[in-house]
Amino acid sequence: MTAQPLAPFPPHPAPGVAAATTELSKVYGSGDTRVVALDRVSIGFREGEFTAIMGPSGCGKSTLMHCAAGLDSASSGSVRIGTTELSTLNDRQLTELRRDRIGFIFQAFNLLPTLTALENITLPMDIAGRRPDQAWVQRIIGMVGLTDRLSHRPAQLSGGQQQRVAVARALASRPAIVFGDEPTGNLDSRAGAEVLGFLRDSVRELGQTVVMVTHDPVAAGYADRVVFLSDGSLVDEMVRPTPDRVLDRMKDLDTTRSPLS
Ligand SMILES: Nc1ncnc2c1ncn2[C@@H]1O[C@H](COP(=O)(O)OP(=O)(O)OP(=O)(O)O)[C@@H](O)[C@H]1O
Repeated sequence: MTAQPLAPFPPHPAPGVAAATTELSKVYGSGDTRVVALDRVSIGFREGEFTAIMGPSGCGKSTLMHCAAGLDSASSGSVRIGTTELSTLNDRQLTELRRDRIGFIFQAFNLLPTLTALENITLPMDIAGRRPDQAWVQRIIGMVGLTDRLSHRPAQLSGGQQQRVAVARALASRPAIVFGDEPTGNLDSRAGAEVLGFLRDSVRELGQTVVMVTHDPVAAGYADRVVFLSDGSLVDEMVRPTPDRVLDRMKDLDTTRSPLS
């Protein structure tokens, strides 16, 4: 077992850390319906690293991603993107931060059906009134193999190609961090492997920071590091994961969970 104890994350911005949570808790509901989805989670996502978040169903993976990406608010504790503390931002500033500094890839590709692949890729920058860096955008498009599909609309593309458009869209504005929520959940294994390969290339070749929630040990095997959640707490991490080792660790987590949780 190569899992290592988790180092406590420093309370102040650390160099080389793209995003971090400190003592992040998230509670939904109250009284009988109260659910502690996250319980004092402190974690840093280093720049240029590909991290997978895993754990049994309901353990808080999506909640962690949504809070870390500013899509949901913390009940207590803090979240930073770079040196920006999200709780200091008003709604407009938070929207701008998500648009300008974070890339998102969801299980459903979330492309606009009336726009071409190229228009979908540059849409966030168009909305922001930013001129795309053409050389960079072309490099991303070449990396994900979409050069001859740019004028196609989503309905004219396969699922794998649509997710490649979503990957290019997430990377095109050079965000500080890309968050993926089950990005291969709707793809067959070959298309999924391609998308995961592109995400890994974006980390290796472009220095991108990627954080991905997944149920799939094979997908997690593409990451540099896997962090494991159980019942809202961070319980372990694994560096240089392999699918077999991740699967073994997940079996442990599934069997050690309380039947009531
Ligand atoms: N909006 C909400 N209101 C109430 N409870 C919620 C809400 N969102 C999530 N929860 C609860 O918080 C806990 C964590 O949910 P979350 O979706 O983060 O888990 P997950 O690990 O991503 O699950 P899965 O792998 O099944 O997608 C669960 O018990 C869930 O029921």
